[in-house]
Amino acid sequence: MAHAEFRSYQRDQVVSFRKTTEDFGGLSNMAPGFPIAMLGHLIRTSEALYQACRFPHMPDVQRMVIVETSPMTAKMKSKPYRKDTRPDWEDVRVPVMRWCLRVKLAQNWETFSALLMATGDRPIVEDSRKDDYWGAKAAEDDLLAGRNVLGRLLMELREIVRSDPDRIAEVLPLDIPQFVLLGHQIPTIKRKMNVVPNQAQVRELTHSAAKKSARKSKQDVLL
Ligand SMILES: Nc1c(N[C@@H]2O[C@H](COP(=O)(O)O)[C@@H](O)[C@H]2O)[nH]c(=O)[nH]c1=O
Repeated sequence: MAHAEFRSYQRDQVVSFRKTTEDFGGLSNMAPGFPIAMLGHLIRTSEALYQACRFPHMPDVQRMVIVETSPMTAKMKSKPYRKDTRPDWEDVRVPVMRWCLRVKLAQNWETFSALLMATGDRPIVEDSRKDDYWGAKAAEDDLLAGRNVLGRLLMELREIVRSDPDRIAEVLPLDIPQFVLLGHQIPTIKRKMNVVPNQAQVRELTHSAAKKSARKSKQDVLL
């Protein structure tokens, strides 16, 4: 999969997604509405979980990534630290992404499995402006061209949901060195129905949303 071949997809024959607000936008790692609970922390998106996995040796950077409300902002804020990404990232990023998607599914079973099933048998493709590794880019003749590694992982997961859903009853941690979040070994994640945040997490979420909206209204005034 790490060396998935480059291929072209006929746009009208696939399930593609770009914006999280589209019908199949929930397939994007950026999509809200699929929260993940891990080691007592609420992580808002699979993107935040994935980006945090770059920095097992830098808990402060991991914290910054997982507390940020917007996954895009989290990714941008972590950009200056990218050079410090774990050195074996190229070797582990596909298994890490596969694991993140399984965790997203295990903790949002009803909604995410239903979304995967709703794609039927069509190829799943992330329609990306600039990334033809995880997704595919627009090409001539209404084609999407790329390695589409994220789409392939989603199709792999769809097949598991269809034929062997009990494989997602538990998601084991990856057997790689330093598979760590905020200084703690990542545990086995058990399937549960959609994550309901606990009281402390609700307070934390409400607090950071309120701070953000206060900041925004200040900015609005300044503008
Ligand atoms: N959709 C989308 C992106 N694509 C997503 O970025 C993730 C991998 O990021 P990287 O660590 O840079 O390889 C993966 O979840 C892929 O689907 N990246 C973006 O900067 N903007 C975007 O709108």
